[in-house]
This record gives sequence, C-alpha cells and structure tokens, in this order.
Amino acid sequence: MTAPLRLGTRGSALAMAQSSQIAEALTAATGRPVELVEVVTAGDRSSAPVHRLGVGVFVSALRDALAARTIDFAVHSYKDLPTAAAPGLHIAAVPPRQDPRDALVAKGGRTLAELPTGAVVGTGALRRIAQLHALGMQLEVTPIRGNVDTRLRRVLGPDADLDAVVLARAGLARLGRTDVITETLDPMLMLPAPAQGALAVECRIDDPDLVELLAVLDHAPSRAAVTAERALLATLEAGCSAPVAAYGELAEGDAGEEIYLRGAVISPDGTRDLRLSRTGTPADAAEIGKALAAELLELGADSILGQEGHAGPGTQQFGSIE
Ligand SMILES: NCc1[nH]cc(CCC(=O)O)c1CC(=O)O
Repeated sequence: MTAPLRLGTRGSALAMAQSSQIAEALTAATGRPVELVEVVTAGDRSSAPVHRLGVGVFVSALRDALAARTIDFAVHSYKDLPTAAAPGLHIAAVPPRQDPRDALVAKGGRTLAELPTGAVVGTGALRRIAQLHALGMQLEVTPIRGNVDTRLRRVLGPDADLDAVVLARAGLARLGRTDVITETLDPMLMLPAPAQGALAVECRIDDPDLVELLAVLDHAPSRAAVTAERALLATLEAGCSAPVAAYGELAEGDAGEEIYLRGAVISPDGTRDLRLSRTGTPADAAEIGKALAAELLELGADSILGQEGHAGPGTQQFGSIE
C-alpha cells in the first residue's frame, strides 16, 4: 500500500471543488490515493479588500506548507499566482482549462445590453471595473468581494442590493452554478484575466517522482495559452490590481496550430482602452506574450498602469486580482 499523496487546499467551496476534481483525476489516471489537507491562508482570515492584501496571501500559505513538506502538492487558480517564479517549486501540470470568459448574473434574467442606465453592477476587479466603464453605458460599478455565494446573494438573495455582478464563468462551473448566469460575456467587450479558468498543479522540484506523476494531468494547449497570457502580464510588470486582460486562443491555422493572443490595458474609468492582438505558434507562447506587451507599452500602456497598481521592477509581482 502506498501512502496517500497529500493535496493542500484552501477551505473555500471553490478551492475544495477544484482540489477534489484534481484529486479524482489523478487517482483515476494513476491509481494513487490522494488525501485533501486543509490549509488556512491569511486571505481567508481577513475581510480587508483584496487589493490591499494582495492575492499572494491566498497562495503563500500553500507554498509555505509545500516548503515545510506538510503537503506534497497544491492546486491554485492560476490567475491568482504571482508572475514571479517560486523558488524550489514547479508547476507540474496545467489541466484542461475551463471556459475563461466572464459571466454576468443579473436580476430579471437581463443581459448586459438590457441593463438600464444607472444599473448598479458589483465587481472587485479593476480589469472588470475598467471594461464596464469603457462600455459607456452609464453603469454604476461598485466594489464587492467575498466568496461566490456571498456575491450571488447580492443579486439573487432576499436583500439583494445590486442589479448584477460579474464573475468568472469557470468559478461558477466548478461549483455547479452555471444555471444563474444570464449572459456569458463576449471577450470583445470583457476580455478575461490572464490565466482565468486555468488551474496550476504545483509541487517541489526536489520531488522528481511526483513531478513526473503529476505530468499526466498536463494539457499542452492550455499550458501554451496560459504561458502567452502570463508572459504579457509579467512583461507589463503589472501590479496586484492592474487593469490588464489577456486571452490566448488556440486554433488550426494554415501553418498548423496557432495561438491568437489578445491583450488589453484599460484605465479604471474606461476612458483609455488599448487593445491589440498577435498570432504565433504555441512553441513561441512566451515570446508572443512579451511582444504583445511591448506593443502595448509603445502605445502608452505604462502611463495607464502608472495611474493604478504599477508595482515597478524589482517588487513582487502578482497576477490580476479578481
Ligand atoms: N480571485 C478570485 C477567483 N480566483 C479564481 C476564480 C475562479 C475562476 C478561475 O479559476 O479563474 C475566482 C473567482 C472570480 O474571479 O469570479
């Protein structure tokens, strides 16, 4: 009998759902039993706004547990990971990505276009705030945080005080709650966060057997798309609350498999809205992301980021906060 592998997880419903899905997939593929070990993070204990805490607080306790060897591996929402590499750790798998688009949950079954002027829309992410303002619909955007259920109650509960919320479709899908979605938002209007909908399965580099075992969960197209999106974010040196969006789609082109990467940097009030795209081969995923970021910088992306959340070189980099 081999001892079960210890999978460290946060205790939130979303974290538990994605960790158990990965545990089951690993056992199904390898026959190895997996046990879930709950790790409490500073982010779960605090009710401060996430842009103050930095998303890193959700991640660092899991990474500390990996370093302390109290767990063998961890599953993160990829978009919550800092862009800086974690010393001694390795992302052994990027499993097949969920639909990365954002979703609208609105009262009365409304779509985005059906929201009246002055409608109050809740979201905490600067990227979403900026793109909602850029629509020019006179929406009133109000910051919210909390777990998925808390956010849904603000629209669907008996004391609902919002007309709509914007959430990642992937989070709702993992919780089996896609029924509440009134519109899955077109990336032309609401470009997702880099790596949204993807998971990162992480373990210690000095555990080569586990690195090899976990690789069965890796999905090369998902990894390529996320690599391009995250290279864009890292090259922009975007801080923890940066209004940066990126979406890499893989498609069969004339020259074989291609990545079509779109990137956007939007000022929080929506008045400056830079959007560009670039195509290349999956093998060049990181280069495509870097080159697209360089083009955005040439058009003045840094002056938009300078207004809000630009951490600058040498500081710790976080993925976009959602
Ligand atoms: N920081 C919040 C967060 N981190 C990961 C997800 C779920 C979607 C995903 O895995 O990308 C969410 C919720 C949301 O953005 O609505």
